[in-house]
Amino acid sequence: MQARLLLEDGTLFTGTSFGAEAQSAGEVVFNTGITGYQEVLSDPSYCGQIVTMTYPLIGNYGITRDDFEAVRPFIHGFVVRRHEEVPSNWRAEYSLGSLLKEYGIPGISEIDTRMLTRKLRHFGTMRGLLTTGNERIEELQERLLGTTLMRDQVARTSTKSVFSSPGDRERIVLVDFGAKSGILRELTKRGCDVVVVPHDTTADEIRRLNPDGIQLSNGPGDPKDVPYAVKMIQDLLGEYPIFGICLGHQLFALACGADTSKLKFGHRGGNHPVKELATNRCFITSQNHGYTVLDDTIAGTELEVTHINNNDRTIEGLKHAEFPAFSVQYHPEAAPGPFDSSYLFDQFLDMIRDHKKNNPQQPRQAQLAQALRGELQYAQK
Ligand SMILES: NC(=O)CC[C@H](N)C(=O)O
Repeated sequence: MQARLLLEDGTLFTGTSFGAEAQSAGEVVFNTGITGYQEVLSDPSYCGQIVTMTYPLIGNYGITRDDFEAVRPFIHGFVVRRHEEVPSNWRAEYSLGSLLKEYGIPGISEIDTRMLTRKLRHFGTMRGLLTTGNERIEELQERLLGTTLMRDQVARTSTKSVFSSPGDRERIVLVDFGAKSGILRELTKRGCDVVVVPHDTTADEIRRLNPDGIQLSNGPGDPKDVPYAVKMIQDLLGEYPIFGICLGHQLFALACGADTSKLKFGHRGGNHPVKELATNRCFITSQNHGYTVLDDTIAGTELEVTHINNNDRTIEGLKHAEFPAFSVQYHPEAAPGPFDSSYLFDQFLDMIRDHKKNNPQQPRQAQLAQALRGELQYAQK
């Protein structure tokens, strides 16, 4: 079956359908990873986007649900040069095409993904419409012009209710803005008692959970679409150690008075070089973001830049000058790697231990903990 991808600049790609029979619109972005297509298509930060992989052979190791970054994919379309329908991998449960069909996501193969990527690099990311139907081109153009980019992706991808992943070490409240499961995995691996809360949880609700530290997750869309989260961070800054990842990093920056804006075509892939300014050391990082914290808005805030991108010099890491809080634009929980930056989770836990040592439990916190225990007993009766 034929599939077509129409871009905002009028370019029309005609290829072969390998996903669902559907029509879908979204921002077209490219990812340069050679492996990791399952993690890409299940990363909630791609919610509402049509993703093209620059590596030409995709689908060859199939789909293994254990590798997913979320319970379901949120992407709006998948674009590849060549899709391999018959996977060769003992872990594969089914093919990439079957997964897309299951979730109603269209896929297009057999198009020149190099040309598509060069266009996106040159003109910046664009809206696109992917269809397997045989609509007239004028109809597709009309439809594409009428589509607006989503603004509510965080609400769509975040957990709707609180859940916990028990552990016997530090209690971390993980604020889920569309979190990749890799973050939860890294925290539980270290024995943390993780409480995952929805994106719109207030500072007071978080205090009632009596956390030792707060992890701000990655997530889709523009950080300015979630102003309530900025307010929550401002309320908790200095009270608890905070570690922000990707969208969490951007929200932390906004909370401290810096600004963000959209990049021309973003950073998406598994090999972005990032320099740690304190050591002059380079880390290879996994990335997926379209927005960035603006360098010239850091002066006058209490933020310090800790990392920069070696390709385009944009900000990749921040820390607060006074309070125990830091963030990175990239993914220390990267899967399938690189694992260069997983030490950041250990750094967060060290920060929590130091904070606890220097701030023996506040009376209010102790009271809240008692209240919480009281509530739990009440619930058990
Ligand atoms: N992976 C993320 O958290 C992405 C952050 C934000 N949605 C961006 O595109 O910049």
